[in-house]
Amino acid sequence: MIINCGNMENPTLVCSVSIEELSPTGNILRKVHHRSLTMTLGRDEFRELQMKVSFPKKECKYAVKELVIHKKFVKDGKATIKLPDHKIQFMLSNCPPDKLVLFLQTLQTKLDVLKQKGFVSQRSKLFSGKQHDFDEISPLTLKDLQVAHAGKAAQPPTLNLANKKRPLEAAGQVTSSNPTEQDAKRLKLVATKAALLKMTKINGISPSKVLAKPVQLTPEQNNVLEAVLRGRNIFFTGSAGTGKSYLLKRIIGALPPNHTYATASTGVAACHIGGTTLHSFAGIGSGKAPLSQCVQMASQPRIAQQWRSCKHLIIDEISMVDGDLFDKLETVARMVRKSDQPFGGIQLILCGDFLQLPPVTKPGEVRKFCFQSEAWRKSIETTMELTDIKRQVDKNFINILQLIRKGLCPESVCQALIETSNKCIERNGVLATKLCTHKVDVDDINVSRLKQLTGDVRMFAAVDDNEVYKQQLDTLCPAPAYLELKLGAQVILCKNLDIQRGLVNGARGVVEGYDNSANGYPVIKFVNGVTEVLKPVKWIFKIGGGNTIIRKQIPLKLAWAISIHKSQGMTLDCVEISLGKVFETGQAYVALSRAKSLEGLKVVDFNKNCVRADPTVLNFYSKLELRHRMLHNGVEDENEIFRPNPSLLSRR
Ligand SMILES: Nc1ncnc2c1ncn2[C@@H]1O[C@H](COP(=O)(O)OP(=O)(O)OP(=O)(O)O)[C@@H](O)[C@H]1O
Ligand SMILES: [Mg+2]
Repeated sequence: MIINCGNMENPTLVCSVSIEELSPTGNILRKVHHRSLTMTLGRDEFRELQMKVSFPKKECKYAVKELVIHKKFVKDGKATIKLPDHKIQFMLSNCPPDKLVLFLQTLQTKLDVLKQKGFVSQRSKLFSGKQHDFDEISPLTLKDLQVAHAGKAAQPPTLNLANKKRPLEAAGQVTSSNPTEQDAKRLKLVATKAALLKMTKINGISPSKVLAKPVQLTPEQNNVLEAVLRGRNIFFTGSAGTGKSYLLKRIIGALPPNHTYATASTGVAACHIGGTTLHSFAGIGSGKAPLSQCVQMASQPRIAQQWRSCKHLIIDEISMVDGDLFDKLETVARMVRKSDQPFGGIQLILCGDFLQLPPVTKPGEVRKFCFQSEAWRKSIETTMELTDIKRQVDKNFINILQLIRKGLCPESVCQALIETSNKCIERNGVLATKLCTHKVDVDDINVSRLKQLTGDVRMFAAVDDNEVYKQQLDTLCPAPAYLELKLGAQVILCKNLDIQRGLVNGARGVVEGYDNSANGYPVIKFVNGVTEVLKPVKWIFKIGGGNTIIRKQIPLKLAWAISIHKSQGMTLDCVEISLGKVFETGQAYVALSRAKSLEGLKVVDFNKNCVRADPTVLNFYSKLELRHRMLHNGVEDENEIFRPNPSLLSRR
């Protein structure tokens, strides 16, 4: 079984590398930085592991027999590989994080497997008469993991102690100075990996998850990932819950972090993909100022540097980006980057569903969707659609949502939703979250319900790493700067903590008590019956150019009510929806499609007039559908709608 992730399985890295030559005592003798080098794993003529480094004019191959990997910052695309035999270390940066994880995983595991088999002796090599050779290494297999695991399990824990000279190198990974501890940690890691792979019988796995949890992209999602990696300017769409944001996270993991900016039209959506808001990236304020002023704002050194270093711009929830703003961004990009190409040559990766929330407009303002802009026409080469819904499984509920999405509400659908109003969807003391159309209603409900509870308030203050970015953190981070709780408070988890145990973003619970620690952290009972003490966790937001801002807070929010706008992108366990004051097209669809099932949904004042889809958007989608049918004419398994525009392709 091959572990792959689209075309990510090839363990070749292209990234920045600082090469350090070391003295026998480990001091750095010489250091050379290369902005872009290719590192390839392979085997020599004796089937032994080699790492090839390709420079512009030459190649160097290193036999790998001993290895030290520092991978603390692997998620940021950084790691160090030390080859003690060769007295050299490679400090990698700006690597696509998922590729880097896979590369390191392959390197370590293949070496472990090789150690099991034993190396060919120098003498045999000398007399073999074989020609020098280098074959690219085969992708990591389940068998490799099992063999590596078995080898570790068979090793006596004191093995590395024998190597007194270099215990860290012998242990293969450096995290602690105690070799026995390292062995134990590594064994646990490999055992978990092997067990996970066995358990899930996966044949597609996200590389980063090799170290954590198994992930599999659907064929449609893989097609999109591949189009992105081919450098296409792409818009991918699909109904709520088709895994658009989920896929975006994989896309982010496959691109070089220093040149990739992950943004979304709103702070909540940006948080789902660990990015920043489009406005904050662009640096043109609200974008309402005249173009010349916007260009001036974006030309400030810090902002201009972001625009210049950006090679891949990701925008989630594109439906809420105003068409005029998109046009302005396109011009700003060209001016700041001093390039005539659309968006100054930046690859665009846009994602969203135009049948969900539209751009915010003032009364009387003409609404212009992004797809109506000139910038869209000249930059988007490929449109793809995801159709496999992952949030809901019940076919009946999926059909209802599909009709609502298109603004249709036949009698049967109306009836099914009205019937939900009599339900009591309280489970395990957890009440349904109320989704409201207006923010004032949300605040009123949460404040008054908290007040109604007897008992003391406990306040938990967030710790932000940078006061200057406090406001940005308030926008981006779902956890509040100050979290006030009381016994019995209804809360919602706002971070994935443990997917296997159902502790996921959107999981609903109730405060049951506080633990005995000095901080008295809250004990939460969740809908699924799990009870957990919740301690502060970190949110790390990439604000571009490899920079991050961090908030540490307990991952909870009050959850008697949240606004529909804030709920966009969420998956919720049990929801109560009030649609009486719906004011936007797509708003009812967004609210209803947050629910995982009809059983977990209660609509209190359903009226078919609240179900509305924008005719311009419907027209846009029907044209896409027509185009798709014409292009593929019965070819299934193909989710690309537009063929790329050849004039755009030629520029890459
Ligand atoms: N390939 C997959 N394997 C397993 N789960 C998936 C996969 N793709 C998506 N999911 C799950 O499906 C749910 C919906 O995904 P996601 O939020 O990315 O959808 P979306 O298309 O962005 O929805 P929305 O339009 O509402 O923002 C999430 O719980 C996500 O973890
Ligand atoms: Mg989403």
